[in-house]
Amino acid sequence: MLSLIIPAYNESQNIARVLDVVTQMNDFHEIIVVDDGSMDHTYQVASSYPVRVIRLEQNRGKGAAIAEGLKAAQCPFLVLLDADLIGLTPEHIRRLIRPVLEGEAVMTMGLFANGRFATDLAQKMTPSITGQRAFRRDVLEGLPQLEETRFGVDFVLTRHVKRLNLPVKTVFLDDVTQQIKEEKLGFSRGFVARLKMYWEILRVLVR
Ligand SMILES: O=c1ccn([C@@H]2O[C@H](COP(=O)(O)OP(=O)(O)O)[C@@H](O)[C@H]2O)c(=O)[nH]1
Ligand SMILES: O=C(O)[C@@H](COP(=O)(O)O)O[C@H]1O[C@H](CO)[C@@H](O)[C@H](O)[C@H]1O
Repeated sequence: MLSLIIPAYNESQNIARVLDVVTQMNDFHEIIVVDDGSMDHTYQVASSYPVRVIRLEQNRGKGAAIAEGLKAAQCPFLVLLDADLIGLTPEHIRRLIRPVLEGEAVMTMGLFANGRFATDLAQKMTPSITGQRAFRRDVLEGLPQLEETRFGVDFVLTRHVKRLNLPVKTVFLDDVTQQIKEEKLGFSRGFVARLKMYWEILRVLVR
């Protein structure tokens, strides 16, 4: 019933934390990691787990990575997770999935709570752009192309379902956080990457 898709770009230091958790669960028919043209060892790390790894030769952005994962996924229910989560447990993922499988919502959005101040605050300010969600595949019908959306993809997914007026549920992911750009890249490069991300989100907002 459930395909899990994990987009990953230069996550060799992080992705094992997530794959250690999800590969211990029996909930997924398939786990698909889309290596979005990483320049580090993300492909090798992901390939050491019992998952399908799709390698994109060039970095095409989170939206294109998710679009490739969606093309490959076979199930009627889908789960998206970021590759750099910290503190994730099977129970968090099951809380995300349950309302969708039970028909209470067509999509759930996982929001960090009591994780770290910075990541909690970011999601309080912009709850539409979480990378953690579960949804029914059929709600994607009529969705505009995701390929060019880069970091705008999360907002595009949320906006699409909200426009359809279908039930969406927020699920709090207690004690979960993620590795932020400034930690991955150092302060200056991380901050520049952050500004670029905001620009990519703004671009889809005005469309
Ligand atoms: O060009 C990109 C940028 C990010 N990601 C992935 O998208 C997720 C969310 O990225 P995040 O917000 O954590 O930003 P990052 O810290 O990777 O810049 C993570 O699994 C990234 O590896 C991706 O597949 N392609
Ligand atoms: O919280 C945020 O400001 C951004 C940036 O994440 P980092 O601070 O670099 O981990 O992350 C959210 O938005 C991204 C863009 O839509 C999504 O890709 C992430 O999944 C989401 O957590």
